[in-house]
Amino acid sequence: MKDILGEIVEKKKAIVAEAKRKMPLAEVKARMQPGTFRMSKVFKKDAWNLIAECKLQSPAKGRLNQTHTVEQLAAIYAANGASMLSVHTDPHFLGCNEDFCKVRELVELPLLRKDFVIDDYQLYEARMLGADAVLLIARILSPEQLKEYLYTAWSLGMDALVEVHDEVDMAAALTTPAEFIGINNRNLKTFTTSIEQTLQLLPYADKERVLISESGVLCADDARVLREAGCDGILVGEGLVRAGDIGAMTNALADIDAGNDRKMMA
Ligand SMILES: O=C(O)c1ccccc1NCC(=O)[C@H](O)[C@H](O)COP(=O)(O)O
Repeated sequence: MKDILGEIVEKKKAIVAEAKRKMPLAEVKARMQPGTFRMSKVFKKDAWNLIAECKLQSPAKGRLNQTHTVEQLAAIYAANGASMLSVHTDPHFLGCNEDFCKVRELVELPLLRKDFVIDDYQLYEARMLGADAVLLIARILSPEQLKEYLYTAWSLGMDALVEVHDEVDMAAALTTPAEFIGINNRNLKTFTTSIEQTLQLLPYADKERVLISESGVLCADDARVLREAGCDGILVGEGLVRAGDIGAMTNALADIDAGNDRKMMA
């Protein structure tokens, strides 16, 4: 079985080395403004939150969307109720820093810089690009790095979404004071997704944290199941970028609680 994550991390080391060569950390820091924790301001525990992802390509499935640019996707998500956007900057997803900056110019919503953080340089770089939050993947970091990078992100005024894939990752995440925990539904061996993964891991989670289910959420029914199980939000890429009507799908995934409100009012 191909170790896609391992390959991505290996290439990332070279990408970070090249980025450091082109722009040393001191220069990145000089170009950076402190962030204002915009993710924490928007995301509230027990409310429903949609992080809509600008994802043109998946390493597992290839090209997902040929009809929209990252900016077009961002504009549709922002106009249709997403709480926050996730923008890939890794080339395996056809992401790049330039696209991230274009989206930053375009929308007011908090932005997650979606990348594979393996070096604290990337945290400063994320803030320089205007990110409000970074992804910290427990599987590719030691427990010490996870804590250190979380505190560094906070020191820069950014939030961090700590991503877990199994009980071991969850235990590591819970040794940190992470406010946001993302449970990824992607099996890292087969790269298939199932929201069952979130349902199985939720009992191991700390219910005081903001819990976000990531990957493989394909329709409003999936989102409703996750909401009823106790999730506070979802992160969705493929389910949105492959939808026939991306705006309508964004609305449907963002508005999961509306049905309950209507039921309560009836
Ligand atoms: O998406 C992939 O194929 C993938 C392969 C290897 C490592 C990570 C991968 N995805 C990263 C992501 O975080 C997803 O883009 C995100 O959770 C959204 O998933 P989905 O809604 O299933 O597109």
